[in-house]
Order: sequence, then C-alpha cells, then structure tokens
Amino acid sequence: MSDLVYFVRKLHVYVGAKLYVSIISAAALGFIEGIGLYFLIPMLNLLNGGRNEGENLPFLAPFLHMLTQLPNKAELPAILGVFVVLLLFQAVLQRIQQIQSSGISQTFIRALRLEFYEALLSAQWAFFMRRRSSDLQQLLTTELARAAQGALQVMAFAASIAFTLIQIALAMMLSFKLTIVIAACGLSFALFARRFVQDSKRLGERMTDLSQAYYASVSESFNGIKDLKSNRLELQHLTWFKSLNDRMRDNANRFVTVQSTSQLYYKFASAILIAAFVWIAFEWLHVKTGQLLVIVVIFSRLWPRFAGLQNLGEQIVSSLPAFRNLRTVQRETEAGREPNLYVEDAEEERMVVRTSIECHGVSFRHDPESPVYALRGVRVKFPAHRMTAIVGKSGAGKSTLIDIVTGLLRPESGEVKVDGQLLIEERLKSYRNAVGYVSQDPFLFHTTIRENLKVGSPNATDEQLREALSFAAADEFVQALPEGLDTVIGDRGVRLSGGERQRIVLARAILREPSVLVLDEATSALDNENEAKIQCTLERLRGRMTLIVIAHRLSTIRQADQVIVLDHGEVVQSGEYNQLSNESDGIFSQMLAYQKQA
Ligand SMILES: Nc1ncnc2c1ncn2[C@@H]1O[C@H](COP(=O)(O)OP(=O)(O)OP(=O)(O)O)[C@@H](O)[C@H]1O
Repeated sequence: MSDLVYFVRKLHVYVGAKLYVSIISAAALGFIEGIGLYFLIPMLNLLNGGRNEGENLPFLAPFLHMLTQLPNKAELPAILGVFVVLLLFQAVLQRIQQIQSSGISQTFIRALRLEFYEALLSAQWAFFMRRRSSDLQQLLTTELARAAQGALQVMAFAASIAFTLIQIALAMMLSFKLTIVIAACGLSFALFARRFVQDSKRLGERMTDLSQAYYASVSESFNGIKDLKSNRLELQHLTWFKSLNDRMRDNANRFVTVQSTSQLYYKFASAILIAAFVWIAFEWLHVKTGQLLVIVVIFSRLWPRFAGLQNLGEQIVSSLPAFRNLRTVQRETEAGREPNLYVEDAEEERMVVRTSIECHGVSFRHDPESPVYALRGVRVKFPAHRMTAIVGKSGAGKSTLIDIVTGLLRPESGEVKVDGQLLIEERLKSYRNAVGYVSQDPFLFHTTIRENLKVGSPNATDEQLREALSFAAADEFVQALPEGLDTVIGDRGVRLSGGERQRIVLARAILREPSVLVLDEATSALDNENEAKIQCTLERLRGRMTLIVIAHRLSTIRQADQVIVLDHGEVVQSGEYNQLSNESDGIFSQMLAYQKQA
C-alpha cells in the first residue's frame, strides 16, 4: 500500500494543480447531473397535470416560482429548455474533463518514464549484473504503464467518491430515508463483493509474472536468433511461446471474468432491489406515482456509482504488483548510484592519468552471500602510457578486474588508486569519463557508420573520423562500402563481419581520445592481417594513452610492456612477455604451449 501512496504522491508532484481542477470538475459534473435529475420532477408532474412536487427542494423552488408567473402553454417549453441547457453544459464539461484527464495521464506517464529511465541509467554496473535486461524492459513498458494507470485510477476513485457523495446529498433532498436505505444496501454489497477485489489482486500478481516471462522469451529468442535457427530450435521455442501465451490469455480472461461477475452481481442486485423498493412503496406505503418515479431515478443514478467504485477498486489492486516492482527497482538503483549523469563541462570533468592506476589488495565477490571470490587480494599496477595485458584461463577473473579498474564495480575490500589518489566517489565521474572500453561483442546502433562513430564525439570532423578509422585499420573496408561513412550497418551492426564491427568500435573509442583504453577480447574476431594492423595501432597509441588489453590469443599481447596472469581470482605471475614465457612451470608458459599446439 505504501508503494501506491508513493505513486499517488508523485502524481501530485508531476501534475500539480491540474489534478485538483480535474477532481473538482468531476465533482461539479456530479452536481450538475444531480440538478438535472431534479428537473425531471416538475417535468413529469406537469405531464401528469400536477405542479406541486419539488417545491421544497433547493435550486428548484425559485424555478418553480418563476414557472407560476408564466402562461400555462409556456411552462413545459421552459422546463424542457432548462433541462436541455443543463445537459448541454454537462456534455461540454464532460468533454473538457476528458481532454484534461488525458493530458494529466500523458504528463504523468512521461514524467515516470523519464524518472525511471534516468534511475536505471544512473545505476551501478553491479545492479545490471543481478537483473535480467528483459525484466527492465518490461518494467519500463508494461509495469510503468500499469502503475501510471493505477495511480490515475486512485484519483478517479477519489473523484468518483466525491461525485457519489454529491449525488447522495442531492438524492437525500429528494428522499432522505430512501437514500439512506440505498446507501446501506450499497455498503453491504461492497462487503460481499470484496472477495472479487482479492481475486483481482492475485490475478494482477500473475499478470506481472507472465508478462516478465513474455518479455524474457521475446528478448532471448531475438538476441540468440542465430543460435536458435542454426540449431533448429524454432519449433521448441514456438511450443513454449504458445504455452506461455495460453497462460497469458487465460489469466486475462479470468480477470475479465472476475470483473464482469462482480458487475453482474451488482446488476442482479439492482434489478431485485428496485423491484422490491417499488413493491414496498406502492403496495405497503401507498406512495404516489411521482414519488415512485423519484425512487427509480435515485436508484438508477446511485447504484451504478457503487458498481463503478467496485470496478475501479478491482483495477487498482490488480496494479499493486506493478507499484511494488517499480519501487523495488527504484530502491535498488538509489542504493548504488553512479556519479551525477549531467556533466556541464565534459572536458573539465575528464581526468588524465599521468602516472599509474593501482589496485591494492582488491577482493570482490559477485554474490556477497557466496564464499567464492572472483578476485582475492589482487595487487597490480598499470603504468600510464604503457600497455598492460591481462591473461588467464576462462573464469580467472580478468573481466571482473577490468570492471574494478574502470570503476564500474567497487572492490569489496582493498582500494584502487589513480595517480596515487584513492578513487573515491568525487573522482569517479571524471575518471570514468577518461576511460574508453571496447568489448568482444561491441555495441553498434542501427544507423550509419558516421553516426556510430560520432556517438561519443558529436563534434568530430570527417577528417578526424577518417584518422580514427585508419588507426583502427578500418579505413580500407569503410571506403570500399557503397556509401562509405554513410552506410547503414543494420541492427547491432549485423551487416558487418565480427572483425569489422570490432574495428569500428575501436575507432569510436580512439576518437574520444580516452586517457585509458581497455580492450576486452576486442580483437578476437580479427584475421592475422588485421590483427597485425591493430598491433601497430596499439604501438602508436601506447605513448598517448594507458592501454589495458585482455586477450586469449597471446600473439596479440606480444609487445605488451607488462603481462599479468590471473588464476582463480589471484595474480599468479606478472612481468614482461619474454620473462613469463621463460618461467617454464608457470601458467603463462602452459598457455603458450597450448596455443602453439593448436
Ligand atoms: N554476474 C556474475 N554473477 C556471479 N558470478 C559471476 C558473474 N560474473 C562472473 N562471475 C564469476 O566470477 C568469476 C570470474 O569471472 P570473469 O568473468 O571475471 O572471468 P574471466 O577471466 O573474464 O572469464 P572469461 O575469460 O571466460 O571471460 C567466474 O567464476 C564467474 O563465474
């Protein structure tokens, strides 16, 4: 419930005064509708030949007095005229309110999207390592829309209560006792119907689980579509997808069934109660036809209000899981935030590493509950403007060490120093701006090569783009493309080979001129000729920036100034390439021997 209150507060913050104007206009609508109801009474009396009913009612008495001044023939047109004006006014107000509600809803959902997207982008890397990316996509689309809708429904609920209270007050002026009896019936019925609210909550929980599974299934199948197709797994996946969709359909149907059943009960009750009221009033109390009409009118106005409140209540509780999920993620992102995203002067905020980056006794576990350390007591020094290679078997901790050194992860114990100064929060932003990173599976946008290169350097000239491409040994193949720099490279760069993608991303990183450039298996997809070119590039870059390279292919790191060998999260060897290759009982020479055999 506190999560729901949080979102309703947000609604107040983001929408402000407009929200209250909307609630007040909803209440005003209820008032006008109620007044319109009053005018039915003199109209019906007049048609019946009488004219005294309703003289005690507020709003109506002065009007009835005016009517007595008119000639007989003008009475009905006057009543009808007022009735029509009221209905037209009500229709216009309704239209304004509809437009206003839509505006409120769009303002609110936009603000929530921005708030959550920014919170996610500001979250630390460790957060993303724990979370399924499809769950985050689902959160930003389905869950966020459900929560926004739910918060608006809470406001609609409040407006509807105000509306209903006004209708009750107006109905009481027509018949106090009758209105009390109807309101008591409505309350007892709401108590009976609370089990539908509980069912809605349960189905809402299930809706969240199924929708998460749906997003995961879609995202995993398209991310791995090549593997899926190559291994002929389409049918298996389709069968699972069908069963998931069956469950989603059944759940949605069940929700509609719950809602329509509760509404059906309200309608049954309405038919039975109205018949009972008329029977009792006519047979036992011998009330007049005009009053019977009042009973019918009051009942037909009030009862749907109760049914509407029930419906809104069911919808609100079904969106409670969405509120909870969003808040959980928000709390997690707040617990560990990256330094402020907004950089006023990017150049000023970028650190230059002048002497070294050092790790002192760094330990780290991906799961703090587990006894397994990804890094244990790591002590290494990365001299500035030199090339350091990190090698080790799969799972040795190379990527984790890179994540610590680039500031993406914080050590569990031990410390990282840059130019002799601790890498504390205040320095993290400018340090992170100084790091360029090229991964094994580089990320490219579905746009032109030019746009992809300019992502981190929007003001780069064509000359600079070409120079960076040349550095990354990518100039020849880009020139050979039909539209050169303006070639669109497809979703995640699928129209390029793995090696071409790696070189474009390397060029993009070089273009930013980072002070520290990390290549994480970034040349794994290159052939020997292009790998030799990249080695030349690294030679040239080495004097300009600090290079850290992870490579399984040891030939890539032959010219490294220093090689660090990791095993089970610990540094087991370090030194120059030739020195390590001569340590015959070391892991490094074992790795070299395996690669020579291969
Ligand atoms: N997100 C994670 N959650 C839990 N454990 C993880 C996570 N990422 C890595 N690990 C574990 O941490 C250890 C080190 O992993 P890391 O990815 O750093 O190794 P690596 O040397 O880079 O391996 P590779 O060469 O295969 O990429 C491994 O035992 C791995 O299983």
